[in-house]
Amino acid sequence: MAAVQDTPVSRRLSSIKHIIIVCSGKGGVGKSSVAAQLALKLYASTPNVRVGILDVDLTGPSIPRMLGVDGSSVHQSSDGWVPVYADASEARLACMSVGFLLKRKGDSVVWRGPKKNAMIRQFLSDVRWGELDYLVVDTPPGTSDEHLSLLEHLSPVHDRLSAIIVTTPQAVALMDAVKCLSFTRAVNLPVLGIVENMSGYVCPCCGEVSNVFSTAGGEEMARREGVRFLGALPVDTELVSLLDAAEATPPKAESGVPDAGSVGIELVRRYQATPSAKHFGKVLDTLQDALPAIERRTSIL
Ligand SMILES: Nc1ncnc2c1ncn2[C@@H]1O[C@H](COP(=O)(O)OP(=O)(O)OP(=O)(O)O)[C@@H](O)[C@H]1O
Ligand code: SF4
Repeated sequence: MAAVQDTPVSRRLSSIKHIIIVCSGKGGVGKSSVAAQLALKLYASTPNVRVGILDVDLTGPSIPRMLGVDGSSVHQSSDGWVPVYADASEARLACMSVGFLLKRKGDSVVWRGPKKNAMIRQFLSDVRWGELDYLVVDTPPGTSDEHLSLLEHLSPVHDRLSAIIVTTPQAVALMDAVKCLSFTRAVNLPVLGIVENMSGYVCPCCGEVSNVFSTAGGEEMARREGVRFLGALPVDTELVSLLDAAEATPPKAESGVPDAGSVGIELVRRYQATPSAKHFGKVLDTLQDALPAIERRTSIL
């Protein structure tokens, strides 16, 4: 493996095996939901696996709500920020988001590029993730300051860095997904594949998937662009009620103990029972087939 630069970010992230950046060309296509599901599914896939999720969607952080840890706060230790553990005492599902740093729920972040860059550098260099098998990074839609900052700090120091692109089957979303793909090529970021979200509708009564709108656009795009198709995820009302309503109980405030949502393990259990989890299982299998190619790379530079 090629030598990487020695920086505070490289020292902090050297104990992370894979960093997977979740992107979308367009807003509202379900990128954060896919990032949250990826973290939950990875967590549930193997005993003792350690997963982190970093939310750099600075202006619209939704990961804390989706993982049921909204309202928690990060603990500052002598060795950096301790992330919020969505699975409380097991401490295998770590979460960091600007949402934990806002004074009040619903406050918005209005920052220019340099301040966003500084925040992202701090997330990468100061969070005490410990050993992680996977760090999933949720990003804002499009290709913005946040993406450039992430890559500026990560590309020189981490060999196992890759992306997945989320789209819906509609033509407008697909066009934006192609732009997102072209960005990854421009910055030499390997793409594990494309996920087509909201592809068909799962009937809440019998679980049958009906193609109410167009489907398979993501698969066609993947074939055209020579990228792996990771799979399709249908519109699932059970997923919405699970992720949109995953409210945490009030965080604990014992001194020296990081706050944690107490609903995390229950959330994983309930997620595993949704139709989405079954479909995401196929996405995860395909993604895990793609990961060894990232491992074989000597450097992404
Ligand atoms: N497969 C799905 N089935 C049903 N609802 C979904 C699905 N995927 C996402 N949603 C819902 O769509 C809404 C938008 O999803 P999400 O916040 O993940 O999108 P996003 O692309 O991250 O948006 P943003 O533009 O804020 O970054 C949420 O309410 C989410 O619960
Ligand atoms: S998908 Fe199944 S339960 Fe839903 S309307 Fe059709 S037949 Fe009925």
